[in-house]
Amino acid sequence: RVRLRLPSNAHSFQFEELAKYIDSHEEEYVEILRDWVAVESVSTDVQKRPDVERMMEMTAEKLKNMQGKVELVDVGQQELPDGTTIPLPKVVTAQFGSDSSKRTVCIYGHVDVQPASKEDGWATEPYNLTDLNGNLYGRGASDNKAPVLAWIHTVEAYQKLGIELPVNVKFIIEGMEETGSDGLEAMVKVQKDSFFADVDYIVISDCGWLSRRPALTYGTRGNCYFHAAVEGPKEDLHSGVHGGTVIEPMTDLIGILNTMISPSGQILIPGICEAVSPMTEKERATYESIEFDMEDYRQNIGVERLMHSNKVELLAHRWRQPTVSIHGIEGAFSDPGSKTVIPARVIAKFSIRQVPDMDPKEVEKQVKEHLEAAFAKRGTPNKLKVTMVLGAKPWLADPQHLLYEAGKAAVKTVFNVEPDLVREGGTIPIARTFQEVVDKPIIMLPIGGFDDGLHSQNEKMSRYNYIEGTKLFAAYLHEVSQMKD
Ligand SMILES: C[C@H](N)C(=O)N[C@@H](Cc1c[nH]cn1)C(=O)O
Ligand SMILES: [Zn+2]
Ligand SMILES: [Zn+2]
Repeated sequence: RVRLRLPSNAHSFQFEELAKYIDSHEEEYVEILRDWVAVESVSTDVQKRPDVERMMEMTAEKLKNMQGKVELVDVGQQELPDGTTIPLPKVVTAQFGSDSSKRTVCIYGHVDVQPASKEDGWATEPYNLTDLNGNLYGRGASDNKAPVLAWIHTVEAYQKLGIELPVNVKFIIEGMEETGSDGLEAMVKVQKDSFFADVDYIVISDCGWLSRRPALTYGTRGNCYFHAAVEGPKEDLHSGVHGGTVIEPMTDLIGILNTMISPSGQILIPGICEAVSPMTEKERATYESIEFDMEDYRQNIGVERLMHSNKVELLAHRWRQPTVSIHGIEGAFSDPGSKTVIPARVIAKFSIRQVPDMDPKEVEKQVKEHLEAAFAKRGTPNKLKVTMVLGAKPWLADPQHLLYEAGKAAVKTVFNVEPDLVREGGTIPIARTFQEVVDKPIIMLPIGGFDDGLHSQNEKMSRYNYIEGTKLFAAYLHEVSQMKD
């Protein structure tokens, strides 16, 4: 692989030295990623909360060792389904430089992860970073530990080389992103006129490229996450002894879930699709111009056929259409082998990705009304309770903003190509809050590969993306300092 392509103005911002420094510290960067991946900082599992806390402390420690002005901010309590509360993981903030003649860039990231276990089908131990053929496999490697480290290493490289940071850099790193950033929205509101007062731009690197070409991201989908509980008999029943005497909660639940979406992926809940903003001709033209190999994508995710055979339709459905996903059923028998039980209480977990102009409050109402009506039609004596546990809005930026021009220049410097301008199908719950509360321009500058397997088995970060991504960030800080607005 070609590591170092010097930009025309390399010497004006000492890119060469920074790139060399980053290259020569690759093994050190891999080792710290190994230490971070080893922490099972699963935010969706309250049993793992001590690990998330430890992860926040390790993050703060790393930033303190670099002489940052670091705080571990208490963001309150989390209410659990049984009504009890536990402390939310602290949020780490840090500041490097406070020169009022410079711009201030705030980097957001998260160090919590999705659950993972070898039994899910991982080829390696998920919390033991495994270095194979240039890829670093481990839960959280790409989402979002390596990108957070890449930003930290960027600041460190400037410091160690004695090169003045071209902008002031702030960090805001959380440990609850994967459950919807609990506590962070309130903290951002509280710190709007303190921590965020001098922030000019927000940069988020918590997504991936669309293909092998680097990308800049200008939109994310939001997410409304639901629990639908159906309750019947007081305890689980023997299906031979009692089958035929009771209306089973699981049958009711599957029945109503099946009314939400057609086999071809069309959402059947009235009002949802009607709210979606129509695609403009300009958008269509942008999607048409994106280089995207559908066959490569199909093979990578291992399906026989994609939902659409047309590139524009496929990208549009992934980025700017809502989708329903059913994630699991609590209380259902899911172990290997066969068990002949009628579960007494089952809770479906499903989510609906949000796009402009959907409104989570409306979606909550539409989903509840639809499921309750479908349930009523069944004439069942069982009880249904639908709860929306997260309502994260989508985020959309103006890709014409100078931040994106700076991104293009930095990508050109490091990779010598033009980046794709893309949207992200996933959700970064705090992005919209930053937009509305902090009210400063945001860019998403991903370094993850298109095939990193986020939330999946065998998640990885390639050494190439980790190291070149660090150089990209180093170049980006310079480009932001040079923007003429
Ligand atoms: C894109 C980001 N790296 C991510 O994975 N975000 C999660 C956040 C979320 C949404 N609902 C609950 N958590 C995601 O998109 O699933
Ligand atoms: Zn993430
Ligand atoms: Zn994630």
